[in-house]
Amino acid sequence: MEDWKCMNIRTEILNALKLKNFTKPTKIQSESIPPAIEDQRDILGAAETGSGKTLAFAIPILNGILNARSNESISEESDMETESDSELGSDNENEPEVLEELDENGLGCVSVVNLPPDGFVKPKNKLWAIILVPTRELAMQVKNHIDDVAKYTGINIAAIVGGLSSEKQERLLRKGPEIVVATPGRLWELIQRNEPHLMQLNKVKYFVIDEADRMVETAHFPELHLMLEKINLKRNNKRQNFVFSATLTMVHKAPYRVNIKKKKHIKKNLSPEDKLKSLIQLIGMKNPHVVNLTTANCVTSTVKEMQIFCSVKEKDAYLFYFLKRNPGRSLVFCNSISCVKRLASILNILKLTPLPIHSNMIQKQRLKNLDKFRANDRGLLLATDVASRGLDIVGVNHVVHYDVPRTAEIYVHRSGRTARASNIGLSLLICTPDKKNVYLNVLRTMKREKELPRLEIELRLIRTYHVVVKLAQEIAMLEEKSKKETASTNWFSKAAEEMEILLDEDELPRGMGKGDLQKHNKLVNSKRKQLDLFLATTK
Ligand SMILES: Nc1ncnc2c1ncn2[C@@H]1O[C@H](COP(=O)(O)OP(=O)(O)OP(=O)(O)O)[C@@H](O)[C@H]1O
Repeated sequence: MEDWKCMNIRTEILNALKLKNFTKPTKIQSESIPPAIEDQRDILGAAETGSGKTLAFAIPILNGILNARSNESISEESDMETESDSELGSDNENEPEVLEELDENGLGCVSVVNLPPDGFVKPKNKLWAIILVPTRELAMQVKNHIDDVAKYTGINIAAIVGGLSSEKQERLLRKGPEIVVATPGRLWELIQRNEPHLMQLNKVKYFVIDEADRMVETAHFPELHLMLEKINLKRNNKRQNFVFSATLTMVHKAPYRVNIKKKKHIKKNLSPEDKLKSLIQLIGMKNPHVVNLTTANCVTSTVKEMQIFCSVKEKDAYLFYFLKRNPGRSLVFCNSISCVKRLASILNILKLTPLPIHSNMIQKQRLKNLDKFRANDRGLLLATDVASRGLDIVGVNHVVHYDVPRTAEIYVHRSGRTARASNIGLSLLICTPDKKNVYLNVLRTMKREKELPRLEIELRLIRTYHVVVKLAQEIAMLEEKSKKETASTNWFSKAAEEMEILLDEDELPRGMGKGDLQKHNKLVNSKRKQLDLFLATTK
């Protein structure tokens, strides 16, 4: 623990680190934490995926809150008279002026003057830190990660994300958590509703943007922009800012769009320096300490990168081949929700029990599937890029880019879900002729001179895999058809029943009467039996 101790970290935090068996800081931590704690510098940090960036900003925040609390209690002891100012500071202009008077019976009676916005309730605690992240799952994970290190500090952390009940989240905020980890959309919604705890936004002492490049380049930007305006309004000058990402300094060859408040589009080819500068300006960072540990390779050195080049028709068979021949915990990325859904039904038929995750699923199901994936060392997660950033799942052995990622950043973040915290892992990209240009562009952005090595395939086996997968595709299509037919027949029969109309079989929609349906189901069953036989003999 010696390397931690010389960083002026409080014992409460050191004890939690020891419990986690984090005996020494990672490189990004040892280069960010000292200037953040000792000189209260803003930090602009870039380091590869899985390198421990979360604690690089969380430890200085927890440490700072603990130190400030100690100082407050010392000054409270020496001057009990100033006690009422200590929680929020005496300059809280949002606070209503409360006058206490005594009625003729000597009972206290309170009159409130100078009323603030509707429904103002005085916040319970000071809001010390806001941490913004791009996805809901990441917010939960960052909260849990900080909870572990805050175990002995008495500091409370809340995750505020979309997709879950906003009433429940307002209840969480009413408890006055010192640190709020949030996605921009839900946070902005609650700010607009004048949620009391969040009314202290412009007084936060710490502000973090994690996965910063993603946050400024996507749909999150309008809310982020508005929020930054609000935070910078009458800002607390002593605010310390942290901006972190694994791909902060990458440059796109293609122009990218930034959508701002008035729906103006700004097209820019930003150099790494420009990109950093614009972020620094937007957040109002002053003279940040820059820690850039990104490597020339962009992807962690312990990731083995491979590729398969095949036709669009062959993709599913190669994916199935890879998953069968390489047992372990695998994460497969697609570019669209429809692709995740289609693959999920095929891989289900092939008995691989995939767990889908995409933004059209209800949040609770998304979190449930992530938990199941975490708990199973042979788990298979099928995801869109909602899962490509920041998710820290121990023991992901393989990442498969079923679709070629649209940018190098996405490639780096997806690949970073494996080989975390110095472990090893494999990243496999499946490329088809129509996507060759995108793939080459990804390599160019990463300044790679050579293509990724090809994965060796046992051609003797792949033929059987083609047959098996084709059968599964047919079953998936037949089942989809009968699902649709059943749904529309049920709807039609129910409507007829409600209107008390008696229907003949030939009056049912699209002509798939009971007889047709039975034939259809028989066909599905025989194909399933055939498949089961194949699966039993496929290695
Ligand atoms: N000092 C440490 N010693 C050992 N393990 C650590 C240490 N710090 C963090 N870790 C572990 O390393 C893993 C990766 O950490 P973290 O999620 O912060 O990475 P990251 O750099 O933010 O990754 P990404 O860019 O993908 O978001 C986590 O499982 C975390 O618990």
